[in-house]
Amino acid sequence: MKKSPLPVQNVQRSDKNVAGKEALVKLLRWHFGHADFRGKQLEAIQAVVSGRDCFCLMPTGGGKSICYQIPALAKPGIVLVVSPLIALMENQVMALKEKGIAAEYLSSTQATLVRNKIHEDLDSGKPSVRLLYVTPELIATKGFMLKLRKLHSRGLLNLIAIDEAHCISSWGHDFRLSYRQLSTLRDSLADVPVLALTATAAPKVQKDVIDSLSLRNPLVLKSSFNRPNVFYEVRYKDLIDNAYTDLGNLLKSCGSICAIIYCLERTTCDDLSVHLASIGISSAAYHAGLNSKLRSTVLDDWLSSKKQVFVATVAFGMGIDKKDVRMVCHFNIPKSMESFYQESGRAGRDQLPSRSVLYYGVDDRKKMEFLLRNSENKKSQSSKKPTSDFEQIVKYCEGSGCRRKKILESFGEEFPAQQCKKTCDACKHPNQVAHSLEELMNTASRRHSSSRIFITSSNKMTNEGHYSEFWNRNEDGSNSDEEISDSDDAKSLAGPKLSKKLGLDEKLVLLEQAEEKYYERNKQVKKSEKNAISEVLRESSKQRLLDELTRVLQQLASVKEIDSQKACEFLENECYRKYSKAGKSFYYSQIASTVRWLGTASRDDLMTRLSSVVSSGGGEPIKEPLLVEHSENVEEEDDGKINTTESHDEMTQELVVSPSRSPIKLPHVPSFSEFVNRRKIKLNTSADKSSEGFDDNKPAKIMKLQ
Ligand SMILES: Nc1ncnc2c1ncn2[C@@H]1O[C@H](COP(=O)(O)OP(=O)(O)OP(=O)(O)O)[C@@H](O)[C@H]1O
Ligand SMILES: [Mg+2]
Repeated sequence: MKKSPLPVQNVQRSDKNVAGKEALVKLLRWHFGHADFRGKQLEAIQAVVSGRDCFCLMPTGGGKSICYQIPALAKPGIVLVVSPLIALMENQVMALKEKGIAAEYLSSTQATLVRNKIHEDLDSGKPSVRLLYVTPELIATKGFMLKLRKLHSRGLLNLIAIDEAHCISSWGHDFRLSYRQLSTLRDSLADVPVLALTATAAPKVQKDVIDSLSLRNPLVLKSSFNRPNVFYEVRYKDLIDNAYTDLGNLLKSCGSICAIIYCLERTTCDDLSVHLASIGISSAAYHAGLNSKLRSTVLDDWLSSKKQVFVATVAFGMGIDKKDVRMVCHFNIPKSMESFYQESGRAGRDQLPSRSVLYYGVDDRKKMEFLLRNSENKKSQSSKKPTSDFEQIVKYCEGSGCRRKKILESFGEEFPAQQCKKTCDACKHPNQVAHSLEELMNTASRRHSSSRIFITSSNKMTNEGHYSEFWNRNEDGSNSDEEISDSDDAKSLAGPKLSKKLGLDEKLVLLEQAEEKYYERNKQVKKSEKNAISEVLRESSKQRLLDELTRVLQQLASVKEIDSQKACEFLENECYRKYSKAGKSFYYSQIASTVRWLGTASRDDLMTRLSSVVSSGGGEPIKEPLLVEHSENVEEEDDGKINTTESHDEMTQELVVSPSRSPIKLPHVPSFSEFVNRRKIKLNTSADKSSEGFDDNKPAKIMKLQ
């Protein structure tokens, strides 16, 4: 419902001091319906209303907008708000108009008629607009700067508010080159107070913002970044059968809540949204690949709660004020702790209990590392900022301690874990989280044995430039042939396909494809490695043999005669000794044949072959075990695949020891003393024979042959 504005003039007349708390609270209550100011809002408002610059650091959803919206109502003139996103401007202007506050935005997406109307109003003797939202790009234009100067000279410029001010800093997570242009504002409009607002807490970003905007003796206000109403949790994709199903179930278990799901890629947004819709969750994808009309319909549907779940790329959401978001889910790992904090902070802006869920997967991590490394190289920065920032979020996922503590400490805020009060999974279910991490470590090291699993190894990779053939590539293709010689996709990357004309998304897609191909090629290179017989395989083979042997021994009522554990180790070891070099397929076939042999063997067969492991109380042991030979005529096909179908049968036939077949006996291995004595006897004999006219060299030869 629209509300008539509280006449500013009246407020000013009744309150001599416009920066007085009472007058400001009155405005807050009248226009926004809030009982009182929150956190540092009042201090920030009082500073700028009295003409002082202010740097305001407040958490996401902390209420930064009020800090420039109330001054627009408390003093005559216009508050100029610089905002990085059109969607954000639209959202705020719409909300303000709903409250009866004269707000407008200027952007290239508006119809000329609308824009002209706003300009006319600005040029008029008494502009009605109180809050004017603009993009940094517009500020950079000469025409608009001239207009601002004119407004200023007429005493109509009340305040310049730079929202999402961290975008000015290359240290920030959303650096925007156009924000750099804002440094000219101070020169052109020297005495207009400037209010910089951000939720980005990194100290270097703060300093950068203050310096770049040339803030004069600013009042620096910092609030705690703790969001006590948000429960933090990490789910491990590598331990989940299907992350789509898991997320679907999670959302369903929460009822019809409003949620944002962030994905790294547009295709994931589309796929995930389709999946959620297919299980009855009302959802919509939102990304730059959609046309602007569709995007704004999707956004409207979500803002008006027609759609429940919003599946978006990370480009969405900066400053979007939807109060009742109950869950923010990162379906892929974010690029830094800062990004994660900002994005997850979109949950629970109404201060009610909400949830942040991060799906962590080792593959996702590798992909992000690759993208960040690539962006580092493109920027030709000597610093390793993106990857070092990324390590913080990796630690958040891979560490077992309090998640809240990790978030806050990454912003330089001390936070004892006891204060978390079980509002993160690590504090609420420490054993479960520790167990998951252990499992993740095992699973990941099995799956990614050749790559990095945890942070330490990740650093190693960075240092060794293990995958540098992608990351060191320049986008203009200036790399030498040597660097890219062995890769077709690398050539395409270095060539015209990755030209400067391509958009970032296209480049990322190309780079991702190249990476996939790289792994594919790596797979082939490591084929021999992959064909190696792992300990896990050996253990499972032993178990297979043990199961079969136990069954057979029970059938033959010979359980006590054979130590089945040792017997299986013996049989497995036989297979391994013979085929460890030939590879997994051969070994596996041999195990399978041995299992089959066990199934058909008679008691005598078993006692014969397993004589070395027959229990002492068993039947008559035969000292010399059978040597079962297997012809190694397994063929390799043209494509390198091993043709084992035929060989299986052959092996089976050979390994099933038929009673008619005469066993080949192993030669008796003499003991050391037996060997020395025999040698002495033979030497004596040959000496005798030599004296009878034999060749001198022959005894030595005979010895060797023994
Ligand atoms: N004093 C207050 N009392 C109660 N609610 C408030 C108060 N100030 C702001 N809010 C509410 O808090 C929510 C978040 O406000 P706002 O959008 O200004 O946050 P923000 O700090 O700009 O967040 P972001 O970093 O995401 O842009 C809004 O719904 C707003 O109405
Ligand atoms: Mg905001």
